[in-house]
Amino acid sequence: LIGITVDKAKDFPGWYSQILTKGEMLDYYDVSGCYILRPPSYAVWENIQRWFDDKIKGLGVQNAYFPMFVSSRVLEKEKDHVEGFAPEVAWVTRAGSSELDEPIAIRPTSETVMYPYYAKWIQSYRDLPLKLNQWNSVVRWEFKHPQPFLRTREFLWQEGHTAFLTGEEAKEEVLQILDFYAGIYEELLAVPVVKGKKTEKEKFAGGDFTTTCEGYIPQTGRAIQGATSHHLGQNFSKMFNLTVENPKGPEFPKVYAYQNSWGISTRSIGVMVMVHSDNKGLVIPPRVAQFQAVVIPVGITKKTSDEQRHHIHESARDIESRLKKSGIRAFGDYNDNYTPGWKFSQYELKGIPIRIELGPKDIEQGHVTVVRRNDARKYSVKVEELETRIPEILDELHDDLFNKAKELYDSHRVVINEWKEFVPALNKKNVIIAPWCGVMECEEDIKESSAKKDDGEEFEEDDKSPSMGAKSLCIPFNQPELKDGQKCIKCDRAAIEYCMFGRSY
Ligand SMILES: O=C1CCCN[C@@H]1CCCn1cnc2ccccc2c1=O
Repeated sequence: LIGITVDKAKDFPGWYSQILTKGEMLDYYDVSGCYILRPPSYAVWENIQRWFDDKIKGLGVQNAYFPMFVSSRVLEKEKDHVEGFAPEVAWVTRAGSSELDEPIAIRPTSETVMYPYYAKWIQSYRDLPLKLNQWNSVVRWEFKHPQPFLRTREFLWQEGHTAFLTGEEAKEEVLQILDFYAGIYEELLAVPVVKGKKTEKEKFAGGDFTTTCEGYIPQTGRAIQGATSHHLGQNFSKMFNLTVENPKGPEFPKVYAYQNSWGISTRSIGVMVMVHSDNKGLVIPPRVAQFQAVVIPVGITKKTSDEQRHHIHESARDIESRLKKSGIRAFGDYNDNYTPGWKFSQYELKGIPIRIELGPKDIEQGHVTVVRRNDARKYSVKVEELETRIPEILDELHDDLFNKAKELYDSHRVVINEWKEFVPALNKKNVIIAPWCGVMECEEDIKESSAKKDDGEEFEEDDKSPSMGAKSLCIPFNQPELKDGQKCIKCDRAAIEYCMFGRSY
């Protein structure tokens, strides 16, 4: 494993690919668009799962597992939202050498798998609310350029599907789940997100409204959708006849259940890597890192006597076991065939949050030297204070990673009220908060009119580079003050609210 040979600022896709493979997070697979998640990235997913699973169980959500296969009859049950997605659906058409009578789809999402059974299981309003979640993988046969974690043909996610007697209860849960998603990004991955509502154009067509967490990749100035929590209203319950008798009495009409669905995927790992990692390799936020600390003996040279070397190793192993006993995910590297310097660059490549150096002088003075992966800041920690100081140092590291990313996002999220400033701001890697009229045609006009360089020249579209037009990302819950008579950024209509626009993944 030698170092990174591509500069993040010069060749971002090349850099991204190299740090994932050399950091042993992922490997490429012989089916295009599919990747192998190696232990360091799977451990990140497990840490995200553990935290989120605990949160949703606190809301009374139960995990279940439904089949990955969907019959075409069932999948096409609700034309409206599937039609847009139909090209992405993967189908099983034969087993061995015999054709199947009916092709069977591999789930791209599980609404049509689950809801016929929701209708079957829910008879009385006492069966509501029903709240199930699946931790599974889905397949979407995308033709756009695949990207590890960000756009893959199979990905791991969770999909929550809940049904309520009233719209109020459902809408409350939509926002609670969105807060948990923001918690995953900000508290676990140290990635700042903007919460908001999708426009009618960008929302999930099968639902009433979609709420979203929008991330930002500083290197490319592009936004990225981090997770979505949809309120489906009664659209699906009407389609699947999911009704209960009215609790007010038999003389009242039956009630169609109010539903939500919500999901976050392994795309979140890609966002974490893109935001924090650097030209020395991965930088993994401590709360999700497979290993949080590596103990490395130093100061052992040819001249070091055997008993001195043994003493240093024993002290290091003691440090390692004390850390593990106090719940720190630590390991030691005692292989004397490699120099400390070689080990330092190895573990920088793998993004281990802190390294703990231990040499003869440190042992004499009863302390260890701690070095942070993100900025090489050094701490000297007394051995007897290890159990309290190491968690503090890791928390401080998380906060510094978050604050740095937040400062970058905040300084590249600009409020623009004049169209002439829009494209120049976009070309300076900003996302834009602008007053807008809420009209879909205007939204499309903004997208087309912003796929330009400052001099108005079009960008050459090639299949590798994602689109250069600014899409609407969300209507931020946190709205700037709309002035009286404020006009839409693009057309002459009155603005109804501020909307966040940007180039995106
Ligand atoms: O986002 C989520 C969160 C988790 C549960 N599902 C919702 C909505 C999924 C929208 N969607 C997305 N891609 C698709 C691809 C093929 C067929 C159908 C679909 C499809 O319905």
